[in-house]
Amino acid sequence: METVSDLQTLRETVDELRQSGTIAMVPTMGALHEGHLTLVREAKRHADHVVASIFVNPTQFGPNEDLDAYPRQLAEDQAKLESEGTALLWAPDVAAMYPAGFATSISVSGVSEGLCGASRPGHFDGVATVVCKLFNQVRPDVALFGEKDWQQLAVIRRMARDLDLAFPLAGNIIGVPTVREADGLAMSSRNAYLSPEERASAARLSQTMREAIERIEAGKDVPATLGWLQSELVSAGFASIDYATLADADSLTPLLSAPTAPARLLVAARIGTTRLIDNMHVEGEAA
Ligand SMILES: Nc1ncnc2c1ncn2[C@@H]1O[C@H](COP(=O)(O)OP(=O)(O)OP(=O)(O)O)[C@@H](O)[C@H]1O
Ligand SMILES: CC(C)(CO)[C@@H](O)C(=O)[O-]
Ligand code: BAL
Repeated sequence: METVSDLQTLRETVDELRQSGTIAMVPTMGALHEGHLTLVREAKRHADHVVASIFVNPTQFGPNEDLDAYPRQLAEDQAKLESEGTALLWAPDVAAMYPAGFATSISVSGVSEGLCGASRPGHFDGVATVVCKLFNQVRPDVALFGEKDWQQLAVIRRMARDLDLAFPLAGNIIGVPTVREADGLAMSSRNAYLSPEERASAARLSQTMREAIERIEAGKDVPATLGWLQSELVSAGFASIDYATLADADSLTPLLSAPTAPARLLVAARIGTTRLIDNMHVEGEAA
């Protein structure tokens, strides 16, 4: 596997790869875990070559967020990608991605506005802009993203449709189900921030979400169930809840009563100083 960090070499190497088949892209911020490697394995099922990227994108972090603390472990990540058969790693530095004078931003309205968009102002502008650049740099046939970041996936799909981003293959932005630890915690690079005590409490996030979904699917009042979920999380040791929302799975419009179409329960909560997110499918009642 080759690692490249300048755009000219990237273009030349991708052009060579393209001569022998299709390309699937897996964008990441590194500190790779089994969730990322599942995206790579899935990518291989959709194209001949996998191009991964590692770029800790400063423009999607707020001023008081964890940009400096975010784990960076390029050598370990390279070994993991290589052992999964990745063809090429694109690992630009900040100056290569945002040369002096960079002045453009993509803002997706609607789906990016609530949930993480409300608690992390500007976050999805940063994500949309860098993902659009990554797509233009690599020009993949398909790209894969994790459902763990459900809202991010919705924002990227909206952007790709609205800007006519060209992908030759059908179903070209592929969502991959969340990979979890044995106790249900969604894998995330940020789990590395958790102390042993926090890690033990963090398991309650997905467990309590499952219990809340059972209640909603059994017909319990939605706002009361979301209130119950929040108080369970606080009792489990979560310091604050950014949101606990039942929403339409596609539009992400909040729902205050039992869904009639597939819905999503989405939660963002802080344990100590670490912000965790998770989301799960909620069955819609036949209307
Ligand atoms: N547990 C997971 N299961 C499936 N996909 C995942 C999982 N965790 C991350 N991904 C996906 O991997 C891609 C890269 O994500 P990223 O590098 O930000 O990792 P992360 O673990 O989500 O980190 P963070 O702690 O910043 O949320 C994204 O498409 C993301 O949705
Ligand atoms: C999609 C992404 C690589 C853009 O920086 C990032 O938000 C991530 O890792 O989920
Ligand atoms: N996995 C989403 C990237 C972020 O939290 O910034």
